[in-house]
Amino acid sequence: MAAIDKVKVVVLGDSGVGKSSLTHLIAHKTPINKPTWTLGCSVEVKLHEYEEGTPHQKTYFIELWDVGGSSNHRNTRHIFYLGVHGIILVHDLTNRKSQENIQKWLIEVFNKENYSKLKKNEEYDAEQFAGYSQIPVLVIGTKLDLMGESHNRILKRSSFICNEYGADEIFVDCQQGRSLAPGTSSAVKCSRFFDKVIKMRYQNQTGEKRKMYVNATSPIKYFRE
Ligand SMILES: Nc1nc2c(ncn2[C@@H]2O[C@H](COP(=O)(O)OP(=O)(O)OP(=O)(O)O)[C@@H](O)[C@H]2O)c(=O)[nH]1
Ligand SMILES: [Mg+2]
Repeated sequence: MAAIDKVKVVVLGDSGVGKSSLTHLIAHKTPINKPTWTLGCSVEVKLHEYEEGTPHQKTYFIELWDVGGSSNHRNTRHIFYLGVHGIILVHDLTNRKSQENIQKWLIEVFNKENYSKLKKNEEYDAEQFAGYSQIPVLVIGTKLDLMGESHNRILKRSSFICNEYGADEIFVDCQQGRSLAPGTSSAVKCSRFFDKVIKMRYQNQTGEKRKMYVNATSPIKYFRE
């Protein structure tokens, strides 16, 4: 039997935003009961059907590297960023700071070798990270259930990274299995993201390089209805 090819996706965001809850939901399609604070990193694996329903359909393993978000581990977690093929940036919809911080997570993973040397207000040009600029990014806002009446207003909200980097964004309640049920727009976007990660890794290694500017302090842009 042929071995199944795999890709590595890191799941990043501030501590408590719901990365472990989300990772469990993606991998097992059911909510986790009581997640505990992640120390270091925990890895879940899921099978993904690449381009399902087309003649190119093929099964791949997706490794989801759920990295603990505590700032205490900032100087040691760069080892988890080696050989990354895709990035999921997670923020908590009830915590605006966590959304602003997803830029810092992206800079950290792109600049894994010398993150500790980065200056606070420095502007970064993705051409410095030419190889990394081809890594697909998906942004996920969690705790949709806690949004209350502002729920409708966030539907058109889009983070800075999405606008600048062309990343897709979805909003989920990680405590509900139906949040990522097959056929929902969130599940479709997730599946498209995994397809893109696989495509970049195995089929499109000479693709066009995109330019990206990320400023660690630039404001998040909001689009409201
Ligand atoms: N209501 C609600 N609670 C959530 C949701 N997602 C996560 N939580 C809760 O938020 C808390 C933190 O979730 P975790 O998944 O452990 O967060 P984490 O990002 O993995 O945190 P670290 O491991 O410390 O980096 C837990 O009590 C979860 O049950 C959600 O969509 N809705
Ligand atoms: Mg965790």
